[in-house]
Amino acid sequence: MLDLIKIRRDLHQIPEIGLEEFETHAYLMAILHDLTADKAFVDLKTWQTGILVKVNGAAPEKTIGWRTDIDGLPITEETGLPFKSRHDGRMHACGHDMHMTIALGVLEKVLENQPKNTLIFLFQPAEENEAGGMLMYEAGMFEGDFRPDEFYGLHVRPDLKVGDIATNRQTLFAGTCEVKINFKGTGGHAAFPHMANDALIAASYFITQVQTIVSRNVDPIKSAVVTFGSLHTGTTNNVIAETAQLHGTIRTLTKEMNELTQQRLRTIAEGIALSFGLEVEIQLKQGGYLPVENNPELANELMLFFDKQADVNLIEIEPAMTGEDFGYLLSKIPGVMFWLGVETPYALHHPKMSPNETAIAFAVENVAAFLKEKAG
Ligand SMILES: CC(=O)N[C@@H](CCC[C@H](N)C(=O)O)C(=O)O
Repeated sequence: MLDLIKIRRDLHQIPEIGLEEFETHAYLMAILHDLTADKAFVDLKTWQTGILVKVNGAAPEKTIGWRTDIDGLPITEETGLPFKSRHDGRMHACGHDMHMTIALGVLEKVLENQPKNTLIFLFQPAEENEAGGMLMYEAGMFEGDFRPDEFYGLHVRPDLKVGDIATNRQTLFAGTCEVKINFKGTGGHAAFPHMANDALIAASYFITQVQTIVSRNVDPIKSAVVTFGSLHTGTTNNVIAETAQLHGTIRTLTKEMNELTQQRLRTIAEGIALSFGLEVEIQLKQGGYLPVENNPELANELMLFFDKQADVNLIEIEPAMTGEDFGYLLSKIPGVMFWLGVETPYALHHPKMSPNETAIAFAVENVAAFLKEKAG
């Protein structure tokens, strides 16, 4: 039987950035080979660092997909855990180590007996940066008998308790758009500002003005988030900065609001550049981060199932402004995503985020029961 706590801790120590999950891939492959070695009804295929495991049903009428993501974040861990990240500047601060462990635990249970229907387990790279789910889809990895008819997945949530499962019958997560802005001016001596063109000042005005998109352009009943998580400019106190690079994200619940926010952001960046006489490059990339739209009928079914489980506290929840490239897969294949409570004081993407590991056994038990019922 798999030692899931050990697996989670092993995976926690080797977080890797999207599409570079080589150690994680090798670790997962070793376990998958052991788990499936004597199972003639299992097929395995890979795409870059991604893995698909197909558990062929004995008399299949449909194919059910379960998805986990496998990448980490560029964050330096501050949990102080004895099994903290061994990779400098990398951390599983979004709980994908928990997601992978749960998927392995569920797979182990599903393999106890060959199911009637087919199950596909997706171990997907690059959820945080390159929309690995979309890349795998576009590469044809879900074609033919690897195409699920229904797709399911979960995401850990720190502010919910272990035992909580939260979802809804509509939009669960926002659509996002990655934003890169590069102001280019003319550097110079701090003492001669009139002979330079300060990119740091332009970036500061931009950062202030861009806040008015949400407060003045977005219908307050609908909503949007504009967050810049990084700004790089300048070198020292007495040199005027020649360039400033900003990296941010837009989050909205609808395509229309995303387009409006993108267009206002572009206008503000171009306006600032014009008024200060600088050049500006603007990159807006939505890629695969479409809103996560739960299929109403399948969500209803899943919610009824979990509501009947003695140890599950089912919560019907409002959408959140988190993003997920599972939104892309759900735009192609109907399915449902839900939140799993992991009860920790620190938010996702916080360097001290440390999920409660008792959520692993709880999730394995309940997700396996759900998939087994679906697969027959
Ligand atoms: C659940 C979660 O935290 N997901 C990430 C997804 C990143 C999307 C994309 N790279 C972006 O920043 O827009 C999130 O930040 O919500």
